[in-house]
Amino acid sequence: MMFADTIVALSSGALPAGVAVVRLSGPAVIDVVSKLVGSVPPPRTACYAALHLPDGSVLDCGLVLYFPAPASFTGEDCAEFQLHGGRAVVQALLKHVASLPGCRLASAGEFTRRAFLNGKMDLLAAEAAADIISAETEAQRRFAVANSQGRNSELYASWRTRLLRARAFVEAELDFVDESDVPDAAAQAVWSDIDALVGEIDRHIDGFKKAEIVREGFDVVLLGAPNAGKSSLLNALAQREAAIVTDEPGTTRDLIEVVLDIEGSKVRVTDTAGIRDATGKVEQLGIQRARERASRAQLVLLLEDVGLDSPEVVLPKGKPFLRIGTKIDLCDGRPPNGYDHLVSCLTGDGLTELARAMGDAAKAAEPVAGELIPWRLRHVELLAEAVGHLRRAVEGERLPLELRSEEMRLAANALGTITGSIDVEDLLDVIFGQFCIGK
Ligand SMILES: Nc1nc2c(c(=O)[nH]1)N(C=O)[C@@H](CNc1ccc(C(=O)N[C@@H](CCC(=O)O)C(=O)O)cc1)CN2
Ligand SMILES: Nc1nc2c(ncn2[C@@H]2O[C@H](COP(=O)(O)OP(=O)(O)OP(=O)(O)O)[C@@H](O)[C@H]2O)c(=O)[nH]1
Repeated sequence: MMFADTIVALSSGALPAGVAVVRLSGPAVIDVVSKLVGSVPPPRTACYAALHLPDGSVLDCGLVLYFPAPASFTGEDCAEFQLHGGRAVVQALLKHVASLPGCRLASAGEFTRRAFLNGKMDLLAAEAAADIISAETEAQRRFAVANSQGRNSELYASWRTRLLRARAFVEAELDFVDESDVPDAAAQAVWSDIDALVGEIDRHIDGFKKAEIVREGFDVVLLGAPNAGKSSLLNALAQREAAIVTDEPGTTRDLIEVVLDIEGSKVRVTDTAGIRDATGKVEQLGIQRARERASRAQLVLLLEDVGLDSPEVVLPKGKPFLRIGTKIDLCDGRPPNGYDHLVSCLTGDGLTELARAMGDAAKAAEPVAGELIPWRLRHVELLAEAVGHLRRAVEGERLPLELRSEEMRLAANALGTITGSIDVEDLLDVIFGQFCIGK
């Protein structure tokens, strides 16, 4: 696809900076570069040059690269200027280029959008690139880079091909029903394969939880009696005064959340109101919130002051938890039994080990290297849509074959929409590729 406009933008980060990268893409690139530099550098080679403005003055000196179409990021002619990262330098270049005929400032994501429209990458790759840029933890970076390698695209394409083949059988049965070219057994094999595919897609969808953990963080909730030391632990883990600490039981009423990076994993820790039979209305509401929040947690830390006989806090059934004995500095003599971890926020004892355990739990909940899971809600929604259509196709034994075939087509379209490759031409290709025309 050829775009008329040549687009220009600062592609590197906030200014001032050591170096700024200004990127251009579009048909006027050769023109713009030759005017500014006096010549066009050999393809894909960094050349040091002065950039001249039309009045003959030098804008700045820097590196210039030229990437001729189609072997460029966007598939169009592209160029890069790597200049001194000054605000006025970049401003002057952008202003000048945008004023040239056929040139304008790029809108958000426009280079990648062109790359997609020119077939340089599919939608999943474009989304993965955005995720690489927004990755803040090691786990997010690894996940985003893995997602940019195209293995999910291959998986969805393979499912789609399987579906289109199956549909070709069904269509053949429709067309040649009297000639009985397609034996019943073959048709039955189609339905059982689709049934198996539904199972595979469903299992794949289940993996989405892991993507959410990488993206949103592993969810840890601190629960315990008032004064157990929850807010103190939150602050110690966050290394800042995120929550108010007092010796008055019932200090924390609302949920207080901090986001940590523990050994490369994003971990969300929530402090809650101390659980007791409270009389005050605000505290009661806080306790209700605490219980509700804990029921959604991936891990609960159950805090107990080791010096006190605290009332038992009941957890939702099956909820993973660690028993944490707090204020271990107040305990003289033998350390108490029955705890997974003993900590003191006063001395810092046990905090590193506890943080490590939280990081390990987070890691265990993340996808392992090479595991294919859907990683955005958009993908899950389309996968679920595909499953919905396929269920109707498989279970609709009493439906006319045309409708069952149509459900299969819609399912294949939903899969194709994930990668952005849907194209009706494919179906024709598959059908005619498998059956001779004129038969
Ligand atoms: N200076 C610079 N660094 C960058 C980028 C960029 O645009 N400029 N990128 C921007 O996101 C990323 C790298 N992505 C890129 C992807 C494709 C091509 C490219 O030229 N592709 C051609 C040739 C491929 C080849 O030689 O193997 C092609 O696909 O035909 C360049 C960068 C990160 N680093
Ligand atoms: N000696 C000692 N005191 C601690 C420790 N951790 C917390 N405390 C004290 O225990 C009291 C209660 O601590 P908080 O962190 O507010 O307890 P909480 O569980 O958040 O309390 P609520 O908000 O009432 O639910 C405060 O006076 C803290 O200073 C500790 O490790 N050692």
